[in-house]
Amino acid sequence: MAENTVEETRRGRPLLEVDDVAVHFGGVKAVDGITLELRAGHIYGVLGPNGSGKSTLLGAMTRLTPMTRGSFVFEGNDYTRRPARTVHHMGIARTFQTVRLLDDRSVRDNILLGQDTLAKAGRKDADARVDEVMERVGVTAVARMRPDELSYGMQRRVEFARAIIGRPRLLLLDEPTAGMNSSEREEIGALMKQLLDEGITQFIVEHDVQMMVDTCDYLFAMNFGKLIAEGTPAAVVKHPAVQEAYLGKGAGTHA
Ligand SMILES: Nc1ncnc2c1ncn2[C@@H]1O[C@H](COP(=O)(O)OP(=O)(O)OP(=O)(O)O)[C@@H](O)[C@H]1O
Repeated sequence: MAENTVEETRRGRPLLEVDDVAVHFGGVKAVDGITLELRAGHIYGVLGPNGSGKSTLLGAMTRLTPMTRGSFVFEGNDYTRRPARTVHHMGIARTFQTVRLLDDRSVRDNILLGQDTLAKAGRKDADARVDEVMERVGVTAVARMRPDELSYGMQRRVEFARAIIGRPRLLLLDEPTAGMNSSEREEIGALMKQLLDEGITQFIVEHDVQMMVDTCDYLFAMNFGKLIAEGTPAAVVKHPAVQEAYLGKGAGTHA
């Protein structure tokens, strides 16, 4: 992706405002006062070493993980106290760190599970929508197969389809390329850019620094539950605090 300036990234309508969010587990300050803003029309990434709080932040954003303090505002609506299931209905979808698909159902049926918001639209509309989404993510040919018959890369695609069938404006991705080879990773990066072109802003937690630099146009870096840097990918990976915390001395691009 062409390198955006910070000013370019700050254009666009505010989508998600995260204000002073903290998640403490007893004495463990997994997330400890994160304030950030996501604007529509970008792919954002979060870097950070193991245990820095990335997944916990994602869990709090979807309201699955209870917060200690702070607030979330999505498209102008404060959803800090809303239950997790209503977050999905607001237009925020997510994928999980490990693939969560039902192996006793077909690919098509798994994707349909993500479209509860379309339930009232009726079966005919749902059928048309699932066909459209399967085509878009490239799983039409395996629609009748079960997830456990597919490669890991294809299972990830099915997860993407399930997440976007309800037409989210924000998609949260927890390590979408974990366990993939480099060509599968490139495919997922290309798919993310395609979804961006279709109006889905994305927020991705990922260990593969090179993939983040290639795919994201704005990065945040975390350590010990706090933000330590943010800005263009090039600036963030070079930031001394990030080098110190995440890349380590002489580390490569895949931490
Ligand atoms: N449910 C929980 N109960 C207690 N501690 C937790 C819980 N979930 C996470 N933690 C702790 O919170 C800290 C942040 O964990 P988190 O999984 O958010 O980090 P992460 O940056 O996503 O790590 P990774 O890159 O390894 O997935 C860690 O110290 C972790 O052990």
